[in-house]
Amino acid sequence: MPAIERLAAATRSAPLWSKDDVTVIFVLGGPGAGKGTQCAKIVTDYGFKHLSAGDLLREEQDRPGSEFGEMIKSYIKEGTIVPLEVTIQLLENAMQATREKDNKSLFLIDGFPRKLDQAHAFERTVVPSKFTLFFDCPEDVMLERLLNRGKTSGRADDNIESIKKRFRTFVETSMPVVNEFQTQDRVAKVDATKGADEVYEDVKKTFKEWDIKPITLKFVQTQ
Ligand SMILES: Nc1ncnc2c1ncn2[C@@H]1O[C@H](COP(=O)(O)OP(=O)(O)OP(=O)(O)O)[C@@H](O)[C@H]1O
Ligand SMILES: O=c1ccn([C@@H]2O[C@H](COP(=O)(O)O)[C@@H](O)[C@H]2O)c(=O)[nH]1
Ligand SMILES: [Mg+2]
Repeated sequence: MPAIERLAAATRSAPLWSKDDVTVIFVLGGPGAGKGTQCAKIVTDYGFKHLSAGDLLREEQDRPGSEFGEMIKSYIKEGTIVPLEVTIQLLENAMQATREKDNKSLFLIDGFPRKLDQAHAFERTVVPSKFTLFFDCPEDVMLERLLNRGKTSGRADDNIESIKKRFRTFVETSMPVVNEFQTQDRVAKVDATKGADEVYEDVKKTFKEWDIKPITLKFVQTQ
């Protein structure tokens, strides 16, 4: 992932895609709020491509020869935000690849933007988002979920020390993003404390309000 690609992108005078061509929904919420769980459900019913910024960073971290691997590892363990150039380039590359391979134009971008500079840079150089789906969940509930997930996830940040740091980053750095989008009436807040299926019912209501329609399966009779 040459840094030169991002330098070129940063000087774009307009986003790569318009909102008419590409629909992006940002999915935010504290660590363990259930973003990935809900995105998996949305993909099935609405045909979005799910891109998790955290997953893309972990892949890049583990990619042999990555010049960013050690840096990403340290940011993730400390629960801090990797410099925007790296994350946005990974997202843009994944979106380009999806459009070329599957001809898809609907993207759920999970766990991003986590910082105001990322939000501004992505919307200026890649594509403005349609809205942000925000999963609202108190820390005690998220803590229990993450410690439980940590028994099997193998994630280097599902331990109490990293979790506390991630909570702090969320409050201090990521909530300002939600608050800024809120002032632009571009946030749909969903209560994430209920069971996963109940939360999803609220997600479906929200999608209806934002005029996002489920995919319809066509059954072709063969006889
Ligand atoms: N509504 C829910 N009720 C109970 N458990 C849930 C719910 N949603 C998700 N979980 C569980 O909580 C854990 C965290 O969920 P998930 O991975 O979806 O969260 P996340 O927001 O993507 O977290 P992270 O920010 O760390 O990526 C998982 O073990 C998941 O199975
Ligand atoms: O835009 C982003 C998104 C994520 N990170 C780092 O990754 C970890 C894990 O993210 P999850 O969404 O929980 O999988 C996060 O704590 C950050 O350290 C990032 O830097 N930038
Ligand atoms: Mg997740």
